[in-house]
Amino acid sequence: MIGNIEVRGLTRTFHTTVRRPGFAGALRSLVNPERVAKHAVSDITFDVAAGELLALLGPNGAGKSTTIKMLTGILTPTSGEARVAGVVPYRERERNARNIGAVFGQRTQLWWDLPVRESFAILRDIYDVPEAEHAARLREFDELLGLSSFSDTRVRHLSLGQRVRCDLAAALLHDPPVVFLDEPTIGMDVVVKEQVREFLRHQVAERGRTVLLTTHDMTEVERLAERVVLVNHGRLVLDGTLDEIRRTFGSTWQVRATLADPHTPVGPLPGIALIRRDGPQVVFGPDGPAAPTVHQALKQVIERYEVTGVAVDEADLEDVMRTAYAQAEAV
Ligand SMILES: Nc1ncnc2c1ncn2[C@@H]1O[C@H](COP(=O)(O)OP(=O)(O)OP(=O)(O)O)[C@@H](O)[C@H]1O
Repeated sequence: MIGNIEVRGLTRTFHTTVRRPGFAGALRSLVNPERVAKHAVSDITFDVAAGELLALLGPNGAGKSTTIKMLTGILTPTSGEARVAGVVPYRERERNARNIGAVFGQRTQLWWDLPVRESFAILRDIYDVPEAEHAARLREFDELLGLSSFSDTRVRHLSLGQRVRCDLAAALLHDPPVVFLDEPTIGMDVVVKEQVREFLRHQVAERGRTVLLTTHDMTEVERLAERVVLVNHGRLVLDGTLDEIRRTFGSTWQVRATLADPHTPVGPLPGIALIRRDGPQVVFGPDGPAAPTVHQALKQVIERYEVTGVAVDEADLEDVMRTAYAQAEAV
């Protein structure tokens, strides 16, 4: 089965009633409720290839969770269409459930009063996973996530980091090709975060799973994603690789090099400006919209000049994203 995700013009509008202020207002609202439309997701189109990890990013309230809820079949779109591993999720919820795993960092999908091990056994029965397969997969997850030290603990007594690791294992026990992760590492300490990221990398690289991830943690994006889709106010603002996004919105890198011979003549390179020179110390920066990424620039400088040292400064991803949002607001 091919675990790709196709999203075409996906739209979800919520209608809510607003309460007018004061007692008279409340009475009026009761008799004649005022309905307002909230366009949580508006005409979003993107693809995730099988075996790709895509980060779906955006500020609070941008529409990320609403998008994931439509792709997991929890919500039906107002218009537009989506397919996950070939299935329309909100039309065939059960078929979709077999193809996907989902983790919502803020709440558990496990049975609160049961020990973890029993929750896993229930899931094995629900998804009809053969006993030997189930045991082998649990061993693999235990190795990567260290579950055995708390697998006899009731879910309600797990720490946040332990609980999310169990949720991740539970979501993948039936071996789904597609995984949705809504802020999976929120509130975790750095050690557990890194363990979860390593686990996700393994699931994508070794198991070929397709992952759609939402997070506010840019370190996580840099460590895990090659491509990101950015949404703001329900609309898709940007779809590209991290390199493309840096090039478009983060044109503030510098390459600082120390020349082996301080008398070497130095000039600009394609898309790269010479910003400053002080004896053997030279500083390059991006020149115009066709400037290369900092990594490509570094390569060009090293190939062109004999240097004894180099250092790079680049805009951190938080700044890059902030610029991207700000430019989207201005349109
Ligand atoms: N059931 C609902 N009824 C009315 N409005 C809703 C409902 N669910 C979401 N919204 C609104 O839709 C918008 C998008 O919400 P959503 O939860 O998808 O954002 P998000 O990008 O996941 O945000 P966050 O990063 O804070 O989790 C918000 O303005 C939210 O208030």
